[in-house]
Amino acid sequence: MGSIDTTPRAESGSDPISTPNGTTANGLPDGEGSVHPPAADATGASTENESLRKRMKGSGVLPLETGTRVMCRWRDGKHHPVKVIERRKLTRGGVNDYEYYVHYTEILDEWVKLEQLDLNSVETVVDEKVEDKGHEELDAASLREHEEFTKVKNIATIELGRYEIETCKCDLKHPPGDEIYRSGTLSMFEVDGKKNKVYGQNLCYLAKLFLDHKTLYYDVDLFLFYVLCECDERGCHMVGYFSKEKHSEESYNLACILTLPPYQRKGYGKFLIAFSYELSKKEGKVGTPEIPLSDLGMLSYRGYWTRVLLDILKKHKGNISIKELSDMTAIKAEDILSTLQGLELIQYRKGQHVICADPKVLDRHLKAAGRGGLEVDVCKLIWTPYKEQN
Ligand SMILES: CC(=O)SCCNC(=O)CCNC(=O)[C@H](O)C(C)(C)COP(=O)(O)OP(=O)(O)OC[C@H]1O[C@@H](n2cnc3c(N)ncnc32)[C@H](O)[C@@H]1OP(=O)(O)O
Repeated sequence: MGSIDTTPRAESGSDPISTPNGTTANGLPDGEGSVHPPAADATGASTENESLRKRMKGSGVLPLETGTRVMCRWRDGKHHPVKVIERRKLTRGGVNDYEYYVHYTEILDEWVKLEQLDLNSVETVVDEKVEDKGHEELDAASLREHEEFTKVKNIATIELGRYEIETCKCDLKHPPGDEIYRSGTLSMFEVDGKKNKVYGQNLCYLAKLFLDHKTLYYDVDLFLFYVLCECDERGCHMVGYFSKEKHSEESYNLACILTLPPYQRKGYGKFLIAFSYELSKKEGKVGTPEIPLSDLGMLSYRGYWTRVLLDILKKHKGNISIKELSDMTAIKAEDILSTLQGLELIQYRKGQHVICADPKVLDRHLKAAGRGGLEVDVCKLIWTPYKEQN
């Protein structure tokens, strides 16, 4: 695959304007605030800007107006053409000390310090024109209003454990709910979608990014979210979650499950599934995951059902019915039947299903089903089923 050139290109209209009388648009004589920005490195530009700032204060150029076009030093150390979208005053600054929210052509918009801006390149012609052709259907007033609300990205990054992801940020130390399980560095929080609507919706959006076949629910009031976290001195960092309807007609005990990609294949999916069945046991109900399952979801569930059922069959002496297995595990009878049928452990004799559990065959299947992963220590689960809270 060829490499992609992501270096932003200068727009034709972004060169500094030179006026006929030999001064640049920033009011400095041509040559002093020269037409083309000096190819200064990061440090050089900063020192130069500092002295320029001092010289230009009197000329009224600072603070820069919104709409001003100027060259801005990005984190690659290069200068790129930007337009000032917004400015905000520095709390401890002087009268003209602002930082600026700038719009790049090919990079994400961001707040920048004055030192990053090359004041030699300032165009003071403030662009009031409506430029966005995609919004032609909007009238100028509503477009201005739309731009006003959407122009500044208020959240720059989100931090999940060791990962920092641009565009959003969460400063909560833990999910906004009750910690219902803690074992070592792992904690599980129960978040009520009704009490924490935005948080619940954001979890759904996050899961949707990794799931094609699920419908996105906006009405999160009806759901509880079980958020699994790895905890350290800096807080509890989500590794995955599952959602669950507060009341399910279809006896679903899990609506949607997600392990965040950096944490997948570490056993958290198995843990979340096991946890959902422990909740069902506490409720005294059988449960099943909402269908359809994704391929990875099906793999994880098949593995869980196989291990749980075959472990019981291995230890159990005498006959056991599917109903008994269901009562012991909270796994719905249909799922037990399909799992055992898939493993060819069910025979139909004299009008009824019979489980044929040869120990050697069970061992072979158990081996193939893989590791059990992280165990849910039920003694550490402190939880009251939802209905009992009303
Ligand atoms: C009801 C529903 O919500 S269905 C939708 C399920 N969710 C999704 O598909 C969202 C995207 N996927 C995910 O979030 C995850 O892959 C999950 C939740 C399905 C599984 O989470 P994980 O934390 O990776 O599961 P875990 O580490 O416990 O592994 C479960 C088992 O599934 C299988 N598995 C999981 N991922 C893979 C993979 N990429 N390739 C092959 N097998 C896999 C393996 O058998 C694995 O066990 P093993 O590691 O011992 O071999």
